[in-house]
Amino acid sequence: MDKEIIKQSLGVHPGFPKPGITFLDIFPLLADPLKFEILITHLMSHITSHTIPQLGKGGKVDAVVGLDARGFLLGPILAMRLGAAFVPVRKGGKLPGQCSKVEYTLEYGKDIFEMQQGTIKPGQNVIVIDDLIATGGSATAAGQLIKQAGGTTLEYLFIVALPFLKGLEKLDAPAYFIVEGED
Ligand SMILES: O=P(O)(O)OC[C@H]1O[C@H](OP(=O)(O)OP(=O)(O)O)[C@H](O)[C@@H]1O
Ligand SMILES: Nc1ncnc2[nH]cnc12
Repeated sequence: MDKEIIKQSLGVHPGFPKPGITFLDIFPLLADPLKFEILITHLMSHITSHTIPQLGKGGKVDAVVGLDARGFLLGPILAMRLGAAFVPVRKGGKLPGQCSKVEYTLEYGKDIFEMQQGTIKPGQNVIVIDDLIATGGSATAAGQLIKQAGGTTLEYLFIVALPFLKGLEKLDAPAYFIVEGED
């Protein structure tokens, strides 16, 4: 039921931002407050019934890492509801202070991801959230930054996965996604 509502609310844009790419847009979903609540409740229900119990008694999520830019729309809400820190991973040159840096490739280009040093502490349990996984370049780069900081990625969460691009297979931790996009 949730999945159908979420899938039908995505915008579908063939040929954006380049010929050959069909862009899936989450903004129509976020424009409807009831659907946005269904989305957040769905993700929270997965985290509290599946992700956290795997940590055993007393286990908790210490930080939610959101990926630039659309992970920033979901991450802070999840972090607040979980009582965890929100940590942004941003495109290169946008974050002040000392940053760790990783270069990566994505479905339609190349980029740099950065994380502020000290935001993830050694031994912390982390979940990563983004709107979509395509080639997995972005999520893999975020996972590298978390590992460099000494954190443990418990799980990667997405609204949409494009399994035909095989990004899920590159990840160093389990992934959860709500709907699949087609080729
Ligand atoms: O699995 P991948 O191939 O890495 O692709 C997925 C990433 O691509 C999109 O962001 P994009 O880099 O276009 O940036 P934006 O959020 O700033 O538009 C999307 O929001 C993911 O972050
Ligand atoms: N097809 C797609 N739709 C939305 N965001 C994307 N990021 C990479 N590929 C994408």
